[in-house]
Amino acid sequence: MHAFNLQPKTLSLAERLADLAVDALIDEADLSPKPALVDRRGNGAHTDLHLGLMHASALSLWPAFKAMADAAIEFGEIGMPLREAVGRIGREGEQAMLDTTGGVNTHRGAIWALGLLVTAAALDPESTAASSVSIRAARLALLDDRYAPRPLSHGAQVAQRYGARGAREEAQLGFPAVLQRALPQLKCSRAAGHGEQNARLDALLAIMTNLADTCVLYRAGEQGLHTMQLGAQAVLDAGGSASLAGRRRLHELDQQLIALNASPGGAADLLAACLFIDRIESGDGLIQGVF
Ligand SMILES: CC(C)(COP(=O)(O)OP(=O)(O)OC[C@H]1O[C@@H](n2cnc3c(N)ncnc32)[C@H](O[C@H]2O[C@H](COP(=O)(O)OP(=O)(O)OP(=O)(O)O)[C@@H](O)[C@H]2O)[C@@H]1O)[C@@H](O)C(=O)NCCC(=O)NCCS
Ligand SMILES: Nc1ncnc2[nH]cnc12
Repeated sequence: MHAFNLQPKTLSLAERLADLAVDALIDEADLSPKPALVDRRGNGAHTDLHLGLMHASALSLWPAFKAMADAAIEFGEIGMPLREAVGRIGREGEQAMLDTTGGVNTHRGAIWALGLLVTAAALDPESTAASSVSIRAARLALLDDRYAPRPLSHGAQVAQRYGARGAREEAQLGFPAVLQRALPQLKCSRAAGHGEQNARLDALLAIMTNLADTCVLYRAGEQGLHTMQLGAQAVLDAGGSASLAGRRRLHELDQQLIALNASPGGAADLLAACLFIDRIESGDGLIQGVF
């Protein structure tokens, strides 16, 4: 008699994609030291978040990601039926997140970005190039879900005040912060032998150099956004997070953003999107699905 069943388990495509999405969220949360964000060191600029909550939130989203992938397989094409199904599942995912965190918004932007990308990957699992997946995700994001409530979210308030269109626009443009900044930086830092954790930190910084992060704008206005963008560029210019000079700049940026209460939560979500795309692009078990 065996205590454990050691037979490899065959996962469905939807289960595999949900695993990859949750892994990307957990890897993002664990990555340290991230400026002003929750990580292994502490809570950054947040009083209501901690690493355990980020992990619990990520795990609570697995059923939603799987359901989005299943919907993509069922509908089989980009159109209103799929967009509305994914919108409904996304809202249910948000509710599962809030139930898990006691009402704290841990991953709203990530549900949006990763939800669209999971759906896009499931629509055509043999076409996993970053550019192909992001174009399919953008086409979905461009469809208007008539059932979506229009709350006066932080993002909507920031759009009124500063004209920044935040997470919605980033997806509708095909995730330029990921494709044009994070993924190239991730690959460049890896190729330079900087180590995986430093390469991921550099990818996050590359996003922060340019993103109109509505989380930062809401909490710290344009001063916070400029501090984030210029500070992230300064770290990369100093040699990135693998270099001593870059680490010093990163520490300064962390202190400055915390002093301003500016948390780059949108950039963190897009790093998770980058890690997800990086994995599916490398073929990481998407088609075969046996583990
Ligand atoms: C289209 C939606 C994303 C809604 O967008 P909107 O801008 O109206 O809503 P927000 O509630 O503000 O959420 C947007 C979140 O996206 C992240 N983000 C910010 N800027 C960008 C950007 N430029 N590009 C990409 N992503 C961005 C960010 O998420 C992170 O920050 C969260 C914390 O933010 P906040 O609630 O403001 O929290 P605090 O400042 O800490 O609040 P207090 O504690 O002080 O009160 C954190 O969760 C990170 O994830 C923005 O928050 C979309 O959500 C939507 O329409 N959903 C409906 C369902 C649907 O259709 N789904 C379809 C497919 S899944
Ligand atoms: N690590 C993190 N810290 C704070 N907010 C976040 N939103 C997504 N990831 C986050």
